[in-house]
Amino acid sequence: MFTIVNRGNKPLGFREVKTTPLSQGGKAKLIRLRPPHGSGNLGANPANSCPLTPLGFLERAATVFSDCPSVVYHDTVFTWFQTHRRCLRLASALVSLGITRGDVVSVLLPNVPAMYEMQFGVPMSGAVLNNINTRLDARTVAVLLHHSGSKLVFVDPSSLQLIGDALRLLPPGHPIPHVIPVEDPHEEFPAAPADTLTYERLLDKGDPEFVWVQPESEWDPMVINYTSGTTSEPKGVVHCHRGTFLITVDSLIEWSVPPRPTYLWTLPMFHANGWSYPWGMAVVGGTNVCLRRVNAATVYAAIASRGVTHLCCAPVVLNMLANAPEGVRRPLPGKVHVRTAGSPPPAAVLQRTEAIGFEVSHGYGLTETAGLPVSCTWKGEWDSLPASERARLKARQGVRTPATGKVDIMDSETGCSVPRDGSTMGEIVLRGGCVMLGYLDDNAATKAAIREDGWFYTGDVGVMHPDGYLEIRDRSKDVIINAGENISSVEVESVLYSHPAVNEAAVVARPDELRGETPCAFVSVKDYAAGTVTAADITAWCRERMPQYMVPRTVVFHTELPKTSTGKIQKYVLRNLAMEMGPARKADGATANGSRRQQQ
Ligand SMILES: Nc1ncnc2c1ncn2[C@@H]1O[C@H](COP(=O)(O)OP(=O)(O)OP(=O)(O)O)[C@@H](O)[C@H]1O
Repeated sequence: MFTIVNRGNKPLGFREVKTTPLSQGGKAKLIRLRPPHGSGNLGANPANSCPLTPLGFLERAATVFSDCPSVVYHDTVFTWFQTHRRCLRLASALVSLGITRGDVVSVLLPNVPAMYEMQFGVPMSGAVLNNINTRLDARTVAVLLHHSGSKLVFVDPSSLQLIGDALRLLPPGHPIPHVIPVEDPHEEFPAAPADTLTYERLLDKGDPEFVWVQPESEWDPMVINYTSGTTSEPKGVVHCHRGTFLITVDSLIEWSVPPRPTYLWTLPMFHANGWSYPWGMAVVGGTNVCLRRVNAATVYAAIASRGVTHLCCAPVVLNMLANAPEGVRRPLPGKVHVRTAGSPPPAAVLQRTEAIGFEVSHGYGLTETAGLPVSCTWKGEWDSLPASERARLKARQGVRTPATGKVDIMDSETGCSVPRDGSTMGEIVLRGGCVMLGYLDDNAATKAAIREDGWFYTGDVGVMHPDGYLEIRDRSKDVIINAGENISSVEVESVLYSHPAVNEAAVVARPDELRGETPCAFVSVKDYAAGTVTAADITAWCRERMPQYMVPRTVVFHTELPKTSTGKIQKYVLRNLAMEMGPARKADGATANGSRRQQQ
């Protein structure tokens, strides 16, 4: 005998199917009769399928948080009511300039109020927003403008020279984008000529009641962000409204952001749209404290004067805050929540920062994931552990965030998950709504990253711990292979960072004719220790804390390590330096020497 669930009461559009008799442990099932988009049946309908987009958060913020501060910068203070209207003005003015759905509009701005407004106003015109890193050189800016086919560029006065040079480098025949300078009354920039269309003059022409251009589909492109170029030429990562909506809501939940936080913009908004927090702050009615220049003094001063409760930054900024000299460092006015990501935060840096009073939360993501779909979600039971153990656990990248589909570590040979043993390395893969649509005009790269097996391949190498938390060991290009043994540069760097005199450290492969590659450490030391720490001190420190084969054979001191415009140490530059040094040892056992390096 067969039993049917929901007899006579089954939902429309479903039919019953009989499986094995219940008496034999079988179950009846309901399966959908029609595809989800069939009209008149269960599934998507006009009421439940309006496109997901984070742009609608602004309208709600203007209602809920109307008179609350939205954006502050020096003595400029906007409310959510005003920010909403300024963004609508911007969107309508762009449309009247001829910008249409799908056009790319670029932005070359630091974290000033206009930059915040761009994150809403540009896509509200139907355009695709392209934030450009202000620290790029003219050649790269020209490449990005050309590749994205940008129609219009908003530019900070400090980048006018840069944009001028970039426009001259565009290939012949490329239509020159319209350049609109953005005023900053708080800086001493020369005023724009009276006949130049500037940002504020453009807003004056805009309509604050404009009905913004809604996406036709939630899959419509909304932003194009170029990767930092840490490992290769920048690629144009395209995200849609749906993906940015999901990661925005997810990132608020994962960080437990309360209503009305005071959020300091230390993370550049041009870096992966500030990990989605520009849109997130509209959800919670936060106060966006803008900061043109980020250094220890400006950050500590802003925290104290504005009562900052939240900020995001790369580990390099955490390190800067932790190592700030007395006098620059100021007492925190209250609990300051910091979200860090972008490169591995060494446990020693986490520990130092938390000792000052910051509460650090650690996430992991890529430009390709629009934010941080992996996070070292904290467990209450870890609170009672010693500080060093807490920092060690927190340095792990963690688990998927609530809205991320799945994260795994894949053995590249077998295509299976690596064992949860904390030591078998594999590639970190993930799937979820925040994964990019693809790379603009680069099918080969898109196919290499998003494969037919349904995973996005990150290019990062990691391990899975027995408790289900993953930890990055390296980028695949950074793994050092020493006589067949994989060495994680991140692990060696973590030990180097625990040396009290080390300011920054990066480890790369140096060729070695006997062992293939050996670890080569590039180190900068804190000011007080300059000239007093030797390579022998560094290697002795490592020898006590790691297996012999992982100990750097070469230690090179630099005053400062080269970084990308997003604050990541440029390992490929260091790798090239290590290559130029030649083999650490020749096959005949001879050791190479160099003037600036010290070899053990
Ligand atoms: N919490 C983290 N711990 C370790 N590494 C991280 C973390 N968060 C991000 N990363 C690193 O940053 C990478 C993503 O960086 P991003 O997308 O900004 O551009 P990029 O990778 O630096 O540039 P390119 O792809 O051109 O080399 C990740 O693949 C990972 O290697």
